[in-house]
Amino acid sequence: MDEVLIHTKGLTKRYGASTVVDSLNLEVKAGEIYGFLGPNGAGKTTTIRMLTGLLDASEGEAYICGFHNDREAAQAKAMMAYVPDQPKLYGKLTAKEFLHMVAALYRISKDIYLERAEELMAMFGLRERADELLEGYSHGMRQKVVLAAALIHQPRVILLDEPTVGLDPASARLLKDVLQELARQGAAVFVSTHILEIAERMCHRVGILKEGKLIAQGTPEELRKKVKHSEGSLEDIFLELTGGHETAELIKCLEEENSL
Ligand SMILES: Nc1ncnc2c1ncn2[C@@H]1O[C@H](COP(=O)(O)OP(=O)(O)OP(=O)(O)O)[C@@H](O)[C@H]1O
Repeated sequence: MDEVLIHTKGLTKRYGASTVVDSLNLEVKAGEIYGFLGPNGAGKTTTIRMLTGLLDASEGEAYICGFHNDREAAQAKAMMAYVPDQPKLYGKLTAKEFLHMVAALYRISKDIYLERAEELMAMFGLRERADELLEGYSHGMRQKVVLAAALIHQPRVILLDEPTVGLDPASARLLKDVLQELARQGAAVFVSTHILEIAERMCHRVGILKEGKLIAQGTPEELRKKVKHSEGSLEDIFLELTGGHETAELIKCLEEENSL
């Protein structure tokens, strides 16, 4: 599965005089879970929003499954799913209604989406409360609804912005399993996080972003080796990105059997 599904060339975003994403060259292949790791303000959200086409790049290009994300926006969008860090849901819809609405937006025929929605709700443990209004859902349950909705059109590229924030360990584990299964089926998964251990446990390959620049890239193991032999910025950034006590339980859960 060597097909490159996410490709950026010199992708750059400037706000006035400040460059918040700087000449990013990325390639993520089918079957790969790519961790986009960086401290707060490194430019992760900005990059993901440029990939989705929600934010215009100042310079450079991005391709999703070979489609230019701006010039061929409709084709690129049909191939991808985006899970933002602050998902917005319609509180007056039930989970089931929300999934059906998203499926209709992607023009999926009713018999297909009814079956897929059922499958996804079962997978994310949403079935029992599928007919309740979303305004009564907890943050973690909302995240699951957004994830289910993101997968309803069977995207080949999945972009997730800090998806483990607010999830309990069991839900984070479920997320990891789902992402692994999607990758196994040939999707490219791009997941941002500011916690090193989450990237290590979830991802096949990790890129480290600092002040808008990709400063290192490789498998978690390769990066650890690089840190040992590096002085300065990579080591500092590793220390900065290490999760504290509050994430320890979640990280432990991600480590259990089937780990990468
Ligand atoms: N609309 C904007 N105008 C000016 N600066 C912005 C704007 N949006 C983002 N920035 C700046 O761009 C930089 C990168 O922000 P971004 O949200 O992409 O970082 P991040 O890595 O996702 O951080 P976090 O982990 O905190 O979500 C930050 O310094 C931010 O203040």
